[in-house]
Amino acid sequence: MSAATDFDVIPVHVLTGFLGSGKTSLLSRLLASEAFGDTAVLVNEFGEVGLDHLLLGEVAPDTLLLDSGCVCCTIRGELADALRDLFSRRQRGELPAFRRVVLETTGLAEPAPILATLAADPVIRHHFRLGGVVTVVDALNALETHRHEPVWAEQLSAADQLVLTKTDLVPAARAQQVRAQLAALNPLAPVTEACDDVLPIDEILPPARVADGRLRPVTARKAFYPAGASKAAGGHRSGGHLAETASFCLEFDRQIDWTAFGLWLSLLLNRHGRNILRVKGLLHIEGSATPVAIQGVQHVVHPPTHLSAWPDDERRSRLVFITRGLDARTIEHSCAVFLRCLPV
Ligand SMILES: Nc1nc2c(ncn2[C@@H]2O[C@H](COP(=O)(O)OP(=O)(O)OP(=O)(O)O)[C@@H](O)[C@H]2O)c(=O)[nH]1
Repeated sequence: MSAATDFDVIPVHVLTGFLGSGKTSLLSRLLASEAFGDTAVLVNEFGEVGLDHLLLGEVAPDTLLLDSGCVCCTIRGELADALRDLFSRRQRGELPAFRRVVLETTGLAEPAPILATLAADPVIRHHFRLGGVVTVVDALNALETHRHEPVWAEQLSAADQLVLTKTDLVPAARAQQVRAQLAALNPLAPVTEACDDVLPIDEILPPARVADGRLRPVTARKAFYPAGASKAAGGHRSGGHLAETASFCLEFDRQIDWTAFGLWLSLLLNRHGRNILRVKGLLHIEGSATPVAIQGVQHVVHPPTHLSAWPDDERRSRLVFITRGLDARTIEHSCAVFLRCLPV
């Protein structure tokens, strides 16, 4: 039996969740487990320069980065092309005979158009099916994000499975409040906790869900929308889904003073956290041979991670921002002044 016919149709699992909620962290843990071998990974980042595929490199060296843009709107065609291409390369033996695909969406993506893309293309429909939608929810930012980002409710309502992250960063009462909110918004989706030492992989991707061999129709999904958060509020159809959202990358040739940088980033997020939806980067720190990965989500700076090696040939620091209503020049100028390492 050829590799292609060993199993009829390949499940595509859509991993979504708002910016910085913990999708890549969850995916790294899943991919590191033996049960998750044979997985092809597609990553879509809303950013001028993608970093997730570099950060995932150790566990998934073949990760394919979809072009910059949002997979639910601007690059839907590219998703279809990428899946068709994956399948043909697998058929030709250029890729291992993967048994599932995980698509990590941008944190700004609406799931419904992605599911529609999977359902609409006849070639994709023939070879792939929807394995399920896993939505990652950040306990630290959930309540605030719900208030300000209509796409959050869309991601939540599309979920077959919810994964709650960052419960280690909030008081138990707050985590309980978020769980109650999730139960109200999507009572059908079970919730698992990412902070548990052992990740319940079978709950996140239950085998039963991938057993029927057919693409489940998108229309069969029941959506739950909280009062006042209609689908139209997402703005996608009116073209406003990414309105005022910008992404840019600051790059530095010279090495960075860690103390000055840390202070600058904390002050910046403190002052503009509402408008800085996400910041992440790889930094070449003075006196360090390997890079430091930094992560900021709205007002919060997460602890930096010292990587064991540079993930590519570049040795420059790269800092990717996703902002709303805040232009690149303001941030670039403030950084230049603070670090005294860019022309002012
Ligand atoms: N304390 C804590 N930190 C977490 C948890 N999950 C994720 N993080 C941190 O949150 C930050 C963002 O995590 P990512 O996995 O990059 O989030 P993401 O959803 O992939 O981000 P985007 O792709 O930019 O939308 C990182 O610094 C993670 O280490 C968690 O459960 N607890």
